[in-house]
Amino acid sequence: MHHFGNPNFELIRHDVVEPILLEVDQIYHLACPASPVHYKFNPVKTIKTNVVGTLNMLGLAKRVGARFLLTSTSEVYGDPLQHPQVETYWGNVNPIGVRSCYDEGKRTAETLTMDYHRGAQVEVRIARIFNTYGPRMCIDDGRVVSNFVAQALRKEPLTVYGDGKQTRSFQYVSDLVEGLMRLMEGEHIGPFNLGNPGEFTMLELANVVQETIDSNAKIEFHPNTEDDPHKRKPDITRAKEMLGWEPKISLRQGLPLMVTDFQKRIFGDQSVTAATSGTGTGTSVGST
Ligand SMILES: O=C(O)[C@H]1O[C@H](OP(=O)(O)OP(=O)(O)OC[C@H]2O[C@@H](n3ccc(=O)[nH]c3=O)[C@H](O)[C@@H]2O)[C@H](O)[C@@H](O)[C@@H]1O
Repeated sequence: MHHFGNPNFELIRHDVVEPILLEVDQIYHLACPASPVHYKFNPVKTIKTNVVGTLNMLGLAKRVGARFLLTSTSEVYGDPLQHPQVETYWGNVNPIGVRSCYDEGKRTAETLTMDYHRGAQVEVRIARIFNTYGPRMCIDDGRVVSNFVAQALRKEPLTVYGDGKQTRSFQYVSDLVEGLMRLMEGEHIGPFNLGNPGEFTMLELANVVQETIDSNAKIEFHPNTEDDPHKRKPDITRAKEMLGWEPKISLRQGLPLMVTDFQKRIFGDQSVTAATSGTGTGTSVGST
């Protein structure tokens, strides 16, 4: 939105499943719902976006000689049997499960990217993004960090799925953006894991949200979803060595920045900032 006044900025609303002709130098191919709730809602469309959409964007890159960056995912490792996950690990993905539309879709997107590189000399880059959060996320995105933050602010119980012992490693959005730009501008194809190795169980995450927003927030256990990966943590040695990149913002530093943004959007500008002061009381978070 803040770019709308910039005469050098143009927004084109387009479905990547349909071909498009553009003059571009670089393509950051980010298109695809990333929240499990959203990508499972219309799984065939998710596959089409990852396969046909990626084909179309690679075709465009080939025609105009653009450099192409694929935003792949930690989900290519499935429910990993190696921990932490190194880029050389081929993964443990259920090909017929409810998450396959995304996991296998992104794996095929990686395959297409490498085939266009080998077969048509397209300059390509592949990032495998691990769980990312931050301001401007959809409040109803459905992923765990945005769910917990919105729930704590609204004085609703935090919904922990399963026993809450499964782990994820959470990356603040600006670290990811820096990593993607370094990858695009650098010389290496990848794939590169881009994530923060700080690993938390979902119960630990719930505790950090309680500390940050409301120490009295309740936790409510819900059945877990099918094929939910048990643990996930990136090995980022390759990105450190080849891109000179590593995340700078810890969960405890990044979460309050997201809380401020969510507070404004949920309650309006007059909301009091107790939630971001780290007091853990959350008592003055008001609703309009
Ligand atoms: O955030 C991301 O970047 C990633 O999100 C999803 O992967 P997932 O790790 O399953 O993301 P969440 O839906 O946030 O789930 C994380 C964990 O929290 C749990 N969860 C989720 C939501 C909730 O309200 N409560 C809860 O305990 C889930 O069961 C899961 O174990 C996508 O599949 C990835 O491609 C994407 O990169």
